[in-house]
Amino acid sequence: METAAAARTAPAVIVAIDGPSGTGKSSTSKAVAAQLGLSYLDTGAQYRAITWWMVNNGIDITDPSAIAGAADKPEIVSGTDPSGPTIAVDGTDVAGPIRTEEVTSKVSAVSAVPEVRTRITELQRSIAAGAGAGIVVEGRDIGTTVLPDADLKIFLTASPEARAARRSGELKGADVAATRDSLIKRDAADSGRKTSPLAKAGDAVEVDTTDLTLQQVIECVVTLVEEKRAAK
Ligand SMILES: Nc1ncnc2c1ncn2[C@@H]1O[C@H](COP(=O)(O)OP(=O)(O)OP(=O)(O)O)[C@@H](O)[C@H]1O
Ligand SMILES: Nc1ccn([C@@H]2O[C@H](COP(=O)(O)O)[C@@H](O)[C@H]2O)c(=O)n1
Repeated sequence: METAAAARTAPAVIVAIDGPSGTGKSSTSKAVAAQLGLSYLDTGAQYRAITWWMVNNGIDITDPSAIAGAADKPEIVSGTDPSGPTIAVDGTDVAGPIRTEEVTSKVSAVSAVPEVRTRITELQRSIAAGAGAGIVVEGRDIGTTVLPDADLKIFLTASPEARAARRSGELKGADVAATRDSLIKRDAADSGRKTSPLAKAGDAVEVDTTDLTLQQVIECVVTLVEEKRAAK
């Protein structure tokens, strides 16, 4: 763990971590940010939050024009402390409700709407610009679209089997085959949309986490960030 004084004197660094579902983006990003004294932004939580709002406000999720018309209505606020990230919509803490199966099954349809992406991308850029010591931002299009000038871009991958096993463990024994199918379906929707799809940036470092422990992935990314900082 870096000391607070060291974190204050190190140059600010912007790290983009992208990849498919369940590859370890959130766990890795939070730990790296905490270890290096950086802020942390979970952009998936923001798309989940706007989806939660649409569902709760009776917006027809199958109608992209209805989603587009409502895209600027909810106020979404993200807290970026890696030891306790927060997400609120119109002043309500939605950290729990955005993780339901209903939101998970609808988020790809909402996040594919260009007006939603424009709104959330602006929010992400303003949060990154305000992070004094630097920030780790994780999602699907951070290295390609949101922060194309990031100091370091990482693209995490893992086999569908490994990702499903990790998620099933997290969901207390959920069926691995069903979990695998739903991960693959969401990745296909996120990769196949027209606007800012899930994709590896040309200059991203790909890390296959299938046979790595979480601790090994964290160490690998910390080393890459430290190398970038040293070169600044
Ligand atoms: N290298 C690893 N080895 C074993 N388990 C891991 C590894 N990386 C992450 N995990 C576990 O896998 C699960 C999914 O990780 P995490 O939520 O960080 O993935 P994610 O890429 O952010 O997923 P999503 O995009 O769906 O939010 C968590 O339970 C996490 O602890
Ligand atoms: N940069 C991003 C991040 C996320 N999404 C969409 O949100 C969904 C949920 O993401 P999680 O990381 O919380 O699983 C994801 O499936 C995408 O539809 C996005 O589009 N861009």
